[in-house]
Amino acid sequence: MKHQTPQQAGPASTKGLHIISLEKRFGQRVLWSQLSVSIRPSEMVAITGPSGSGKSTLLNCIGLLEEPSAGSIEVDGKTITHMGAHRSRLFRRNRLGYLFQDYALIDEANIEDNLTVAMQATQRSKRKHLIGQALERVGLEGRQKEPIYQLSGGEQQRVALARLLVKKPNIILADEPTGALDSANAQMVIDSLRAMAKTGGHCPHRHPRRQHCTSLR
Ligand SMILES: Nc1ncnc2c1ncn2[C@@H]1O[C@H](COP(=O)(O)OP(=O)(O)OP(=O)(O)O)[C@@H](O)[C@H]1O
Repeated sequence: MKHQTPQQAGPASTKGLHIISLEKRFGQRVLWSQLSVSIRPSEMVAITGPSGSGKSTLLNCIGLLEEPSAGSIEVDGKTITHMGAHRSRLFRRNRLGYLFQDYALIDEANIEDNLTVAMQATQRSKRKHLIGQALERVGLEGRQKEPIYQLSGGEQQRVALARLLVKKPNIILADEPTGALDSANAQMVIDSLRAMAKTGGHCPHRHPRRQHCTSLR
């Protein structure tokens, strides 16, 4: 396994997301080991590698959806690995945003309700306006009341992007975020991720049009 660090892994006390000597095993199989990467605020980093090399698993470890076998991950100087269920849940809710292949939307609920779920920290009186703005940004203006199950795959992906726009998480994890989209919409997603990274946050994701690259194998 080889990897490049966008910025060489520095002292873990600095701002940003620091992956330090991370290892993941499934039984005897070592997926990757001694993986160290530092992502500074506003950076957007692409993780590349062959099928099965562990890209999604790495994103899951950063997203606290699974535990690494060794090593640690720090955000702004604080260790987030092995935090326990309650603190992991708070971290996921308050700091992380996901853009994953299955969109993770509530099928039976409408677009507005799906976005509202991500806005617990936003004043109620501001929610409708922010939702309108986000839907305009992703080309779904005026469609607040449509249920998710009626939308195409690409439209659902854009709702997932709008959910990030209203949540404004510190860290966005994107797993093949443009897989279901045509080239114009794929560009819109990448531009939006870039803009979000620029205005605050770190963004490790899987996409070939990258600013920086971390390669697994
Ligand atoms: N819970 C698990 N138990 C055992 N093996 C697993 C588990 N989760 C993932 N793996 C294995 O780890 C390897 C890496 O999977 P992962 O999905 O991270 O790869 P990937 O690089 O994202 O692949 P792709 O590009 O094909 O999506 C795969 O061989 C997969 O079968």
